[in-house]
Amino acid sequence: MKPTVAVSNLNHSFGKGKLLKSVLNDINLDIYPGEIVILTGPSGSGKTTLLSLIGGLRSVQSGSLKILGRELRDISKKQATKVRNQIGFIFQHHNLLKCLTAYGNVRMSLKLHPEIPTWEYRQRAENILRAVGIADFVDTYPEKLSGGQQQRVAIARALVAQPKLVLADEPTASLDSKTGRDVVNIIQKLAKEEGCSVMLVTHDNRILDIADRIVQMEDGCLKL
Ligand SMILES: Nc1ncnc2c1ncn2[C@@H]1O[C@H](COP(=O)(O)OP(=O)(O)OP(=O)(O)O)[C@@H](O)[C@H]1O
Repeated sequence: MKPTVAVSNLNHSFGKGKLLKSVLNDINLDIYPGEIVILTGPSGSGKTTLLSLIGGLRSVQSGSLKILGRELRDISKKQATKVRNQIGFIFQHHNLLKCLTAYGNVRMSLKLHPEIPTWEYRQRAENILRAVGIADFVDTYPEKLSGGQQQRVAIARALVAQPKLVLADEPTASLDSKTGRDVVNIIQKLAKEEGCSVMLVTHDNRILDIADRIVQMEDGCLKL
């Protein structure tokens, strides 16, 4: 089986000259289809930097990083956008568009996929919003939803196009423990059903049990 994410000898630094700061040192990590990997570690250890590199949100400086078989190093901006469109992103702050309903927000993701016919949009959106437990709020605007419901819309948006990779950065940080648990259970269930790989960054020890593998980061290095 080919890994969804293949990271080898990856290094990353910020700044230049005397201000150069090395943030990731010789990272090696493979994530396979259907696998849920949780990345933990102290604040500032480099977790978000690694996640954003894997998501094609930053340029690879040195080493190799392959997503779905595609090397991201030296990739063009256009190609990087194509790779990003195949990834489902879930952030701590859901980043929903206030001017769009739950359906409108989910539809934004579908629009990135020309292979999905527009006549399927509504049905797909309704199905995924039902799967995350908010079938009754399809036409509701975010401001009328609770924090947990908004995060469910964000999860629906990330998963509606059935991505092979989901990247989640602190998805439960702004939620109470019951809602946080519900949210990760949904991510886990849908990941297993769709066979997609999930990489989740968290400080939340209460959700570590959903992981197939827990990876620790410290001072820019993965602890084995
Ligand atoms: N754009 C940037 N420019 C300069 N330094 C940065 C930048 N982004 C992150 N850093 C630095 O890189 C290091 C790693 O940051 P990163 O956000 O990846 O850590 P983290 O493990 O995700 O932390 P947290 O758990 O607090 O989110 C930190 O020292 C941070 O200050």
